[in-house]
Amino acid sequence: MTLSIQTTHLQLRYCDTVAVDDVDLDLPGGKIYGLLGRNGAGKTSLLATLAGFRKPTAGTVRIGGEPVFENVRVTTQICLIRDDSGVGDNTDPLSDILAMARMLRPSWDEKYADELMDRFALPRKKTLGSLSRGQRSAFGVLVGLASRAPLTMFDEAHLGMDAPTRQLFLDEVLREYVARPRTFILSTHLIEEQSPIFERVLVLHEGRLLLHEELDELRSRGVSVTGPASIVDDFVFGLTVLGEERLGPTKRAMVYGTLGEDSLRAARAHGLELGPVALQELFIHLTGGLR
Ligand SMILES: Nc1ncnc2c1ncn2[C@@H]1O[C@H](COP(=O)(O)OP(=O)(O)OP(=O)(O)O)[C@@H](O)[C@H]1O
Repeated sequence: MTLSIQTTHLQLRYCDTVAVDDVDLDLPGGKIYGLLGRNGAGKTSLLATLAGFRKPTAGTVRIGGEPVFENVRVTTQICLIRDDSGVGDNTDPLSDILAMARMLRPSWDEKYADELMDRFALPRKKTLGSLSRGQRSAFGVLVGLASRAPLTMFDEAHLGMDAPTRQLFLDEVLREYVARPRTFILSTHLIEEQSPIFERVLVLHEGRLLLHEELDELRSRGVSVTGPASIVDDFVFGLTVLGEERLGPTKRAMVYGTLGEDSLRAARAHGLELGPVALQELFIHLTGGLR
């Protein structure tokens, strides 16, 4: 089972701060969404309203067609994991937290939770508070995965995890998604590492939805040009250059925008190599560049 997400003119305000501002979303269920945005862009606030943790100041949220705030029928179908918080008390052994999750979550899969305990090498008898930072995050991720919630959201849930554990996390999300499609949203700053599993990308900027695109569509907004430095310089003159790398006489320039037929022909004629740009470069450019 998957859940769709619709918001109209969604706003979340904390006193003077508008954290989410006039956001309209229409997200079909059964996809993996990446949620990107700079620090303070409103990602956590948006996810909290989608999960029904916070009441919108204005506008509406519908999950699977139903309002979410104080609607237990819907909130039990949603799992939001924010690093390690919210999965249990620090003094509780992991086994007790798992027993509680089994009671509270209708689609909880105990066998899968057990498998993940082993896969993430988590100690059942230890308390949540006695785990290392990365282990606590891994346990949060385990709860999100084993919840099998039709809408599962991870808000920077990888914080503190080492590289192999983060890879395990992404592999598991993908494996789950393929075996039992559900709606996943992953909020992250690890753009290059996590984007390979995204189907669509949402970018929030200063509370507003800057873009919502298929990953491939977003990638096609830029092109890298590689070749002898002086030829690359001539070729990119007048174009929006996102970044450059130089290795000896060779230069690689990342350009924003698509190249027309004439430019493509010219690049081929000069022996320049064209390729994709890093999503991170596009993200930096689209969210205002380095400041
Ligand atoms: N509880 C709160 N009270 C007041 N302001 C808040 C609160 N939580 C967040 N904010 C503000 O709302 C804005 C959005 O914060 P939010 O945590 O949603 O951003 P974020 O995109 O998740 O950031 P980060 O990437 O740094 O985690 C920020 O300006 C932040 O200072």
